[in-house]
Amino acid sequence: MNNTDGDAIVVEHLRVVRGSREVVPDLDLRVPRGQVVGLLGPSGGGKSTLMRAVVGVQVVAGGRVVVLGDDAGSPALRHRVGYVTQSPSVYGDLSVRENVDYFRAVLGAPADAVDRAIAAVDLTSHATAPVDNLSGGQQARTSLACTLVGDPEVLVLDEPTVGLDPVLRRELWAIFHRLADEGRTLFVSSHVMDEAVRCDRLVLLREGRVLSDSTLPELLERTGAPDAEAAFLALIDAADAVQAAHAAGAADATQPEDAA
Ligand SMILES: Nc1ncnc2c1ncn2[C@@H]1O[C@H](COP(=O)(O)OP(=O)(O)OP(=O)(O)O)[C@@H](O)[C@H]1O
Repeated sequence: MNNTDGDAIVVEHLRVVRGSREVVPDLDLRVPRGQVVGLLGPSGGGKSTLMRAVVGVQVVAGGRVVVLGDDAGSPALRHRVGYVTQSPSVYGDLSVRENVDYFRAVLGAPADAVDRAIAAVDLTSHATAPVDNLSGGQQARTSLACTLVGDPEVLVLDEPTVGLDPVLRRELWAIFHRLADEGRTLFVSSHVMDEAVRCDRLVLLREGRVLSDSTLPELLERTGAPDAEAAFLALIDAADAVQAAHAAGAADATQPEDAA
């Protein structure tokens, strides 16, 4: 597989089985460098599974995931890819600075990276506060700072705005774009469809399949829908109609044999 310069993440024929279910049957995707790419879709659609595959912590049954030219999860990517899981993985009894410094030590980053990471998420004025005393949005930003301290080129953020009010969500998306302006690639999942307007590109995922991968204006033009949610529903209806037509065709094709 050739990983072109323009793509930070290349997924080809990814297949994932979790438990006894095939949750990603055969997925292809490219995430361009330096953009904020949203991964949107309903709960259980496979967003976290795909993100886990991108950071190399998901057992895959087939296909390949290449990040910055290396296979996902390879040691060469350890410092180049940052991953923030759904639940903030920070220590509540430690301050913001202590948390970020802990991750700095784990990642082997230089000492001055701590204040830079805290400033990048606008938490300088709260640096000495224990994380337990912070709001949900500030805790989410602390989690992000703990990842940023390693200066990753690719950030994989699993539902970073879940549970946050619209103002805090807007603030976080502004930070994401600032990070992308520095040349980083952000792959951000959400099941809040109105966050589509905040993404440079959006990937709509349902039942482990990519229903759409485009900019929002392209998506709206293609579907004729007024917003991302309506577009998504239109794509689901179209996919269901195709599936029903295939099922009906298959039933017709087997009719003579069944009758025999
Ligand atoms: N540990 C697990 N064992 C077995 N199946 C799992 C496991 N975790 C998730 N799944 C299944 O894999 C599928 C995809 O789940 P995934 O968590 O990737 O979806 P998601 O789009 O991230 O959902 P959400 O928005 O609710 O986080 C679902 O059908 C889910 O039930």
